[in-house]
Amino acid sequence: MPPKRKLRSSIPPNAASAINYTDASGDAPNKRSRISKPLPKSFTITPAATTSTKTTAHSDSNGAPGEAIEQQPFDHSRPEERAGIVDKRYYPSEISNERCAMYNADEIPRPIEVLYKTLDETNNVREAIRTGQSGGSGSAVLHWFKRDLRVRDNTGLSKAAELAKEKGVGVIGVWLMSPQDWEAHLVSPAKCDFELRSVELLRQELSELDIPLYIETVTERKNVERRLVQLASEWHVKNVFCNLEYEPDELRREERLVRNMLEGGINFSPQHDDCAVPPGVLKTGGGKQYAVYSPWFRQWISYLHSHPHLLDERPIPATNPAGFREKHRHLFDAKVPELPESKSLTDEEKTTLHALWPAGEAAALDRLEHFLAEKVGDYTATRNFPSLNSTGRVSAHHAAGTLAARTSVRSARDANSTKKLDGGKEGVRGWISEVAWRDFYRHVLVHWPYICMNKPFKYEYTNIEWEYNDAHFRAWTKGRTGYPIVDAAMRSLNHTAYMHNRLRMITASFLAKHLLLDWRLGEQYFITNLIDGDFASNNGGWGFSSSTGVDPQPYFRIFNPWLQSERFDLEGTFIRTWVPELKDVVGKAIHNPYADKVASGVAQKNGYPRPIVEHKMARERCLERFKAGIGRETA
Ligand SMILES: Cc1cc2nc3c(=O)[nH]c(=O)nc-3n(C[C@H](O)[C@H](O)[C@H](O)COP(=O)(O)OP(=O)(O)OC[C@H]3O[C@@H](n4cnc5c(N)ncnc54)[C@H](O)[C@@H]3O)c2cc1C
Repeated sequence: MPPKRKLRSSIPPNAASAINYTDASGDAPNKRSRISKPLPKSFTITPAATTSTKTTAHSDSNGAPGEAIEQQPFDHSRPEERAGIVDKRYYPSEISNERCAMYNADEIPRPIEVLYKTLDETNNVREAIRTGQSGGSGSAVLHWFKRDLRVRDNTGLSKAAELAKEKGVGVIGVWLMSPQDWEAHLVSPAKCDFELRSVELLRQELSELDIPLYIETVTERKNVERRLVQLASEWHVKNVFCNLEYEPDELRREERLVRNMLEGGINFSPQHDDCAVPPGVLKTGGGKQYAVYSPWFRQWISYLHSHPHLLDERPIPATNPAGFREKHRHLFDAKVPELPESKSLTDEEKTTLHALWPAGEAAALDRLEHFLAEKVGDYTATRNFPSLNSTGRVSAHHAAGTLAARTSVRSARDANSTKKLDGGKEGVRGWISEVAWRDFYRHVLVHWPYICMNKPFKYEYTNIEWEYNDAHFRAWTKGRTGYPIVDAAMRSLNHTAYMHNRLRMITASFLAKHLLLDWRLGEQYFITNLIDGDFASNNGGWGFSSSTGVDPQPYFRIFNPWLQSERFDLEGTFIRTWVPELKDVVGKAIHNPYADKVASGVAQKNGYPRPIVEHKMARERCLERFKAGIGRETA
C-alpha cells in the first residue's frame, strides 16, 4: 500500500521567482494510416495474462522521488492492463485512488513543487555560479532544445543568449534524440518526422547566428540526462538553460538535473515558456486551482492584461562572438538522424505529410500570419465545420514548439481592433479562447499530476466497467463503424495525421459512450497517430468527451453521431471526401445510409458496413454503466 506519512508540499516562497514564475522579465518552472501503425496488439483478454502486483523502485510516473512504491492495481485496473493501456516496459501500474486523494489533499508533493523546492534550496549556490563568483564564466552557455524547436520568442534560449553576452562567451544549442523516449510517449511517426524536419531547419537558422546545434542520439531515455551533464562538463559550460515540459517524469528529470549539474559546478535553469500564463499562478477566491474552464479563462485574460510583459516577445539571440565558429567547428558538423526504424514512414507517406505540414518556425509563422489575415474574422462562425478548413492548423507547431503559444496569443491580440484579448473582433476572441484551452490543460496537469498516471481526473469514475471489444476497437480505428461521420473522421486521421476538433469530440464520444470502450484506448490511438499529439491537450479532450476529465461534458450528454453529422457536415461534403463508398448517396441520407432504402442499396453494394452498435441500445447501456460505475466502491 502507498505510504501514509504526510509529505510537505507547499511551494517555497522564493521558488517562483527563481524560475521565472510570475514575471517573464525576472530572473527567476505520455503516448499511425497508413501514416499510422495502429495500436499493435490485439487486446483479447486471456486468463493467462493476469497482472501481478509489482514493486517499482523507480520514482518515474508515479511516486515521490526516491520512494519505492508498491503499486497494487485494484481489481478494475486488471482488464485495462491486459488491454495494454499501461506500458509496463516504461510505467508502473495505474495509480490508486488513494494516492490521487493524497495528491488532492496536498499530502504528496507535486513534481513541480519538488522542483521549486530544489531550486529554492540551491538558489544561492546556483546564483554564485551564474554571476561567475564561483568557477568563472565557462566556455559557453548551453541551451537544451526539447519541445521548443525555434529561435524566436524562446524564453530559455533568450536567457541563455543574454547571459552569454554578459559573460562575453557564445551559446551552444543541444538536441538529444531518444528513440526510446518516443516509444514510451507513443509519439506518432508523423510527429517524429515533423520534429526531425524542424530540427534541421533550426540547425540552419542557428548556424546563421554562428550558434551550433549539437545533435546526438541517446537510445535509452534514462541516459539523456546523464549525457547532458557529460556534455556540459566536457565543454566546460557553467550555465545550462531549457524550457520546462510539464509531465511528471519530465519535471522530475529537471529536478534531478538541477542537483546533478550542481555536483559538477553547473547551474541548470529551467524556464516557464510553454504557456502564456505559467501553471499555478491563477487561483480561485479560495486559493485553489481552477477545475472549471470559464472562470479560469476570465482570470487568465485579466492576469495577462495586468501582466502584459508575459506576452512580450523574447529577444532573438545575438550572433555568437567572432571566432566562436572556428574554435568549435566540430559542433557545427552534427547531422540530423534518420527516423528510427520503429517510427519509419514510406516515401508516399512522407510526401503527403510534408505537403500538408511544412515544418519549422518559418512555416509556423507563415501559417499564423495567413490565418490571422484571412480567416480569423469568421473563426467563431466556421470553426465547427470540418469541410471548411477554417481553423488555424497550427497545433503541430504548438506541440513541437516551432510556435510558442505566447506568439499566437500576442499576434491575435495585435490583430484585434481593441489590441486586447477581449472585446473587438469575435473571431479573434474565439481563437484566443481556444489557445487558452491549451494553457488550461497544462495547468490541470501540473496540479493534478495523476492524470499522467493512467487515472482520469475524476478518479471516482475509475470503476466504470468498460468494454474491451477488440473488433469494435479495430472497426473504430479503421473507420468501419457504420457511422459515416465517425468513419470519415477516423480515415482522415489515418491519412493526414490530423483531425478537426469537432470530429475529435464526435469520435471520442463515440468510442467512450457508444462503444463503451475504455477511453484510454482512444487516447492512446490518437497520440500514436496525431502529428500534433500532446499529452495535456489530448488527455483533456478525451477526459471532456468521455465525461471522466476536468470540466467535462456531463456523462448523460451523449452525442448523437447522426445529428452531429447533419449539423456540422450539412451537405455531407466531408463524409464524401473520406468515405468513397457513400459518394453517390444523395441528400441527407449520407448521414445514416442504412435508414434509407435507396442509400442502403448504395452502401451495401459498395461494401460500407452496417452500424456496429445500435444507437438507442448504446445510449441506454452507457447511462446504466456510468451510473453503476460512479457508485461502485474502489476495490
Ligand atoms: C479528444 C480530443 C483530443 C485532442 N488531442 C489533441 C492533441 O493531442 N494535441 C492538440 O494540440 N490538441 C488536441 N485536441 C484539441 C484540438 O482538437 C486541436 O488542438 C485542434 O483541432 C488543432 O487544430 P487547429 O490548430 O486548427 O486549432 P484552432 O482551432 O486554430 O486553435 C488554435 C490552437 O489552440 C489550441 N487548441 C484549440 N482547441 C483546443 C482544445 N480543445 N484543447 C487544447 N488546445 C486547443 C491548439 O494549440 C490549436 O492549434 C484534442 C481535442 C479532443 C476533443
